[in-house]
Amino acid sequence: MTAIGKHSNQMTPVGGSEGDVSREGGVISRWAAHLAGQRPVEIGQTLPPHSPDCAGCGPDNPAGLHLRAVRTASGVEAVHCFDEAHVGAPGIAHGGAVALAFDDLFGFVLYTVGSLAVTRSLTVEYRAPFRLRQPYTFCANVAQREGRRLLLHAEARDDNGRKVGSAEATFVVVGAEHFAANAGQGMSPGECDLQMRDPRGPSNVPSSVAVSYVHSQPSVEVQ
Ligand SMILES: CCCCCCCCCCCC(=O)SCCNC(=O)CCNC(=O)[C@H](O)C(C)(C)COP(=O)(O)OP(=O)(O)OC[C@H]1O[C@@H](n2cnc3c(N)ncnc32)[C@H](O)[C@@H]1OP(=O)(O)O
Repeated sequence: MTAIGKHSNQMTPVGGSEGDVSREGGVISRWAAHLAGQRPVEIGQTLPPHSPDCAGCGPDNPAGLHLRAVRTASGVEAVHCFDEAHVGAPGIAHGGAVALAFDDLFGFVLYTVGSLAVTRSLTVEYRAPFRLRQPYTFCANVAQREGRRLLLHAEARDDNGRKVGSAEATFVVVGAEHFAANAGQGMSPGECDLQMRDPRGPSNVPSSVAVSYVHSQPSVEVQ
């Protein structure tokens, strides 16, 4: 297999064996090692999850997708079957779960970039339903880099090679301190009781919801 050199175009640092992760502090230090170029990644290598509890790829998250991504010559790839845990309309994967798959795959592209970054915007095009228990091949790569902005592209195809979905994202490069600053800052389980705080009651259903990634804790605007 070909090692991706530290100085090759868009193919810098990274690597680590699958499952080589610990909790928050370990995750951050592992990424720091990637950025220092101490762990080259090879084409064909299964990439380690972002964290054990990551909703996209963490093996310890019971509600997660459990994506497994592999380094390819042009970026990263993951073959995934959605199941009942992520159903929307009967028999079809929830659009949010599909967006999660794309966003997480973009997170894996960072292994080929050599920089930490976070999602600033994400656009998903749903060309056909993602059926449950059907394998879909997701591919993602860096389309362009402009300063701190990474413009990322991805698509998903079914077993017949038909394009079922595609996504574009802007990720913004951040330092490891971005993650260190937010680690452990959330509420503990049981502390956040939304039912107690929501005065609108169950009948007040919002007509649309826009998600903005402008601050470290995404804000949600109900319209
Ligand atoms: C250790 C664990 C590892 C973990 C490894 C990573 C795991 C990835 C997991 C999957 C991905 C995720 O879920 S990430 C989680 C979801 N995302 C987030 O929580 C991000 C929340 N947002 C933020 O924290 C912030 O908005 C940042 C960091 C993204 C940016 O804030 P900032 O640093 O103040 O930067 P800002 O000036 O606003 O923008 C930076 C540059 O980007 C440009 N820019 C901003 N928005 C856009 C846009 N939509 N399209 C084009 N360009 C844009 C600006 O013009 C500017 O360009 P110029 O003037 O520089 O030219």
